Amino acid sequence: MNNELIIEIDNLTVDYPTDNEPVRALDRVDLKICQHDFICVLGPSGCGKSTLLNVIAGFTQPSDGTFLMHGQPVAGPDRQRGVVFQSASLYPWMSVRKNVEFGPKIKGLPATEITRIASHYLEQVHLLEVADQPPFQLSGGMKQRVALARALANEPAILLLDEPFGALDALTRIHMQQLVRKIWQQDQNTIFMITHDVDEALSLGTRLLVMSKCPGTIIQEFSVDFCDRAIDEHTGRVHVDADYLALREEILDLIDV
Ligand SMILES: Nc1ncnc2c1ncn2[C@@H]1O[C@H](COP(=O)(O)OP(=O)(O)OP(=O)(O)O)[C@@H](O)[C@H]1O
Repeated sequence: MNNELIIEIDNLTVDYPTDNEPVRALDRVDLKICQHDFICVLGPSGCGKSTLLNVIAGFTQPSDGTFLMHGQPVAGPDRQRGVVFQSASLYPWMSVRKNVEFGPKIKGLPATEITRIASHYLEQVHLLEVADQPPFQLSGGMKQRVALARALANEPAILLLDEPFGALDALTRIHMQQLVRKIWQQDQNTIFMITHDVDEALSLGTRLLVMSKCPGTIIQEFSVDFCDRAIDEHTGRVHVDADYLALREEILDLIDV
C-alpha cells in the first residue's frame, strides 16, 4: 500500500478573536495523514473537531504552528481537499448532474471529460437515474450522495467529511456508511471524517482520534481494522465482537459520555 505522507500538522494552535478574551479552540495539535488513511475524529461537543477540519480545508488559518500539504503551506481552500458537510448545500438551480460537473467545468476540462467524470461518480453513488432532476426533488440521503459525488468529481487528495450522515435516519445512515466504505476501498481515497457516533467511527475508520475538551488536542489515537476484517458479506455491517465492545467502552470513557 502507498503510504505517501499527504498532510503534516505540527504544534497547531487556533485562537478565535472575540470581544473579550480570544477563544483557544485547538492547542498544539500534531497530526500526520498518509494516503489511504481513513481517519475518524471523536470528541466532546465544542472540542475543536470542526476547527481542525476547517484548517485542513483551508477555511481557517492557524494562529500558531504549521500545516503542510504535500510539503507546502496551504493558503486557502482548493480542489485538493473536497469537503462534505452535514447539510448537502447543493446548488438548487442546477440539476444533480450539473452540480457534479461544476468542479471539473471550473477546472477547464474538455466537455467529454466533464461528462465522463460526472457519469462515473453519479454511478458510483447510484444516482445516474436522477441525474437530470433538481436537488429539491431528492431525499436527504440522496442529496448527501450528490454532495459526495460532487466532492469526488474534483478527485481531491483528501476528502473531508464533517458529520456527513448526522442528519440522516438510522437506516439511510448505514447505507451511506456502506457506500463510503466501498468507495474508500475501491478508489484508495484518503478520508478525514468527524463524527459523534463511536460505532460509525469503529466501523469505518483505520485511525480513530479522540480529542480532549476545549481547547482541543488529540489525547489518544487508536489503529483499528474492523472495517477490513469483519464486514458481513450480506448486510455490509461490521461484526461486533468482544474486541469491538471493549474498544467502544474505552473510547466512550475517554469522551466522558
Ligand atoms: N468563529 C468562532 N468564533 C469564536 N469562537 C468559535 C468560533 N468557532 C468556534 N468557536 C469556538 O471554538 C471551540 C471549538 O469549536 P468547534 O466548532 O471547532 O468544535 P466541535 O468539536 O466541532 O463542536 P461540535 O461537536 O459541537 O460541532 C468552541 O468553544 C466554539 O465555541
